[in-house]
Amino acid sequence: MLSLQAATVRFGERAALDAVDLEVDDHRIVCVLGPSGSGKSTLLRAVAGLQPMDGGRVLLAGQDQAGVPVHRRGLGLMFQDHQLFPHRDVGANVAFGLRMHGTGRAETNARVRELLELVGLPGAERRAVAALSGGEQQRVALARALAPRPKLLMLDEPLGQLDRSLRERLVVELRTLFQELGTTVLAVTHDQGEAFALADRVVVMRDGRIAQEGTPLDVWQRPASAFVARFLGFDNVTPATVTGQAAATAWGKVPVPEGSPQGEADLLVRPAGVRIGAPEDGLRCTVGVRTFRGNHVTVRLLPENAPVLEAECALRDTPDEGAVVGVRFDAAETVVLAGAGKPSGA
Ligand SMILES: Nc1ncnc2c1ncn2[C@@H]1O[C@H](COP(=O)(O)OP(=O)(O)OP(=O)(O)O)[C@@H](O)[C@H]1O
Repeated sequence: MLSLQAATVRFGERAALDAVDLEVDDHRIVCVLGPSGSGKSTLLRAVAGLQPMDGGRVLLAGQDQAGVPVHRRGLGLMFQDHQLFPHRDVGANVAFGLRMHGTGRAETNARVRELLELVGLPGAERRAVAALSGGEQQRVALARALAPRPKLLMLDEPLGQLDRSLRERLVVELRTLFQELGTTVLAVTHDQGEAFALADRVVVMRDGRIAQEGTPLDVWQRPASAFVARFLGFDNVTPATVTGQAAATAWGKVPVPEGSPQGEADLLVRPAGVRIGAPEDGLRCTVGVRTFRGNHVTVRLLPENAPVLEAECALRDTPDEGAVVGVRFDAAETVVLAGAGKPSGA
């Protein structure tokens, strides 16, 4: 459906998109995520034709889009800067793209009715946009983007301004809706929870390049680098020397899975792999702050001469703050990361 080939956009000396290659297959939901300034919006704008490129190509259904203006690319756009028209009612907003395509009145009305049902706002045609809640406005924006049956739907922070519980609900609804319609989607979001819940594939960006691409499960289980691991919120990352099934680290010897890359590398230990026991058993740590997370507790552990460790504990196994404990590691929860020789904070 969509193919980016060496797509490059420069602002002065800086490449906001640095020779990016990306394929989005039909009926796929791809989420691009990454820190602020990593080039996510630039990528979306380049695909839409809103941002001229300094190099490379964008192909849609095999057609090079060079010189094709935004309204002729057959895209549905739901961008932050494409807000609803506040002085028109819901129906007129949803009908906007259809009118632009010269669709007749009866067909437009039928399609608007169908779309409003689809997004869970049946019969809302005559309601004023200003009188809708944030979540309802988001649904209207989605209906408007979907109305002309776009080849590719592009979403920029689709649920950005909504509160967490509404976002969590809508993200499930969106995924179901896109799967039912067979829509191909390219979405950009800051929120990794949202990206992982919505996407078939996630693309993590860093400094205008793709740092990792894969299914949500792949990326979560096997981050490609210390950068991706930290971006996903894993803090237990440390330089290591791997020999066989053991890694020498500031936390002592940590077991690693069979077949792990050997030599100098960064090591990730998931909090679930940090096992707390008696003080004489393993790495001695003092228990720091504990954070309640619903079905488990995250505990900060302070070893004497090594970086802080984060552990995940069952509610009833949580040690007291200030207690001295011993820590062992579970090989199944450790990952030897690629990108050896780079500073682990990078
Ligand atoms: N019009 C512009 N002029 C100059 N520099 C720009 C312009 N647009 C983007 N940039 C720069 O390009 C880089 C990538 O920006 P972009 O907006 O694509 O990042 P992003 O990942 O979408 O960030 P955010 O999550 O904050 O929206 C940044 O360094 C940004 O400052």
